[in-house]
Amino acid sequence: MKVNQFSEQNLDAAPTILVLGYFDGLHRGHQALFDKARELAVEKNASISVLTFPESPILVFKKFNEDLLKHLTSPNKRLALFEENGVDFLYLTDFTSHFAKLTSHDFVQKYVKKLNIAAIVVGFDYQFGSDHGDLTQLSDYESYQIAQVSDAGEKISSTRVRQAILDGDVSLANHLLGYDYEVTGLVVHGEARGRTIGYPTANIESKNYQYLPAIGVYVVDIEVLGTRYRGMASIGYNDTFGGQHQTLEVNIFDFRDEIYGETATVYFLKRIRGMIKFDGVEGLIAQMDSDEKISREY
Ligand SMILES: Cc1cc2nc3c(=O)[nH]c(=O)nc-3n(C[C@H](O)[C@H](O)[C@H](O)COP(=O)(O)O)c2cc1C
Ligand SMILES: Nc1ncnc2c1ncn2[C@@H]1O[C@H](COP(=O)(O)OP(=O)(O)O)[C@@H](O)[C@H]1O
Repeated sequence: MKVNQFSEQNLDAAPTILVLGYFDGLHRGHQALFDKARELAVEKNASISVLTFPESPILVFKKFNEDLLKHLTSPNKRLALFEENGVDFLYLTDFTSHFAKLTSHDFVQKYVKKLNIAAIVVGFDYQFGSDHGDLTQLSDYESYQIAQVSDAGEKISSTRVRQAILDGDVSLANHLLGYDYEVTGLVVHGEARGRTIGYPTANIESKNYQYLPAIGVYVVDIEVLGTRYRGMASIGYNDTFGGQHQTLEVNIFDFRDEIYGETATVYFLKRIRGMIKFDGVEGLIAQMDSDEKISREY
């Protein structure tokens, strides 16, 4: 997959299927668009292109808060998902006030027409430009609007996935995504207490503006130094020890190494329980023994 800013000198000249949208998380609803794009690409012997934005268009419309910078994926995972879904050319353009003011006609002239379009694929709720044009704006092109994908009678959406994660229901999030929700970060120093209670934990700090699941304990896999291990994670304030900062920490099974400064990816598989404030360290250790058993058996 080639990744480029959308500008005339960067555009591939061969026939292409253009897929339009923001695609936070590339969940199963989004994947349906790419299923159609791949089918068309074979039929028409065309490549697949996506025109999308690095950040959420909502940033341009709403008063700022940090959550508006958050994504369901790290930037690398986002690229990997586009690639897995068959995208050959990813074109990025910043969603700005100027971009938001383009009419559907302007958008077609300045973007769509610059590509050698074999067909266009959009989602059921896609709207073009400031005049909210619909697919009829693309009547010069063969275009497809993909119906919404539902699960348990409800639309699959990035908002629904986000809510499942914030509720700690990572099983539901994974089911809607079609892959395991993951958070990538650096292994940093904590209080160096873990090793003294027999459960060293790699403290993971994400730099990627990702959503963390609700406070609690989870069965996870963790990828570090090129290998994927089973483990158990805690997200919370280490209440038993009066912690002041929220941390994401993983005890990695059958592992013994110093990994500070390494980049690690945590895959959330299942929620085990909420955080408990124990009266002493013995209670915490007994609870972690039980968490370990559950996590190994999962
Ligand atoms: C699987 C797991 C479950 C945990 N559960 C709790 C808990 O219920 N209550 C709590 O106060 N801390 C809990 N912790 C966090 C520990 O207090 C923390 O890992 C320990 O204090 C080590 O901290 P450190 O990495 O800063 O040295 C848990 C950690 C793990 C890995
Ligand atoms: N099985 C393991 N799981 C997690 N970290 C481990 C493991 N074995 C060794 N380590 C190392 O020990 C560190 C965690 O030890 P800990 O005493 O909890 O210190 P800290 O508070 O700095 O996280 C990890 O960052 C990692 O470098």
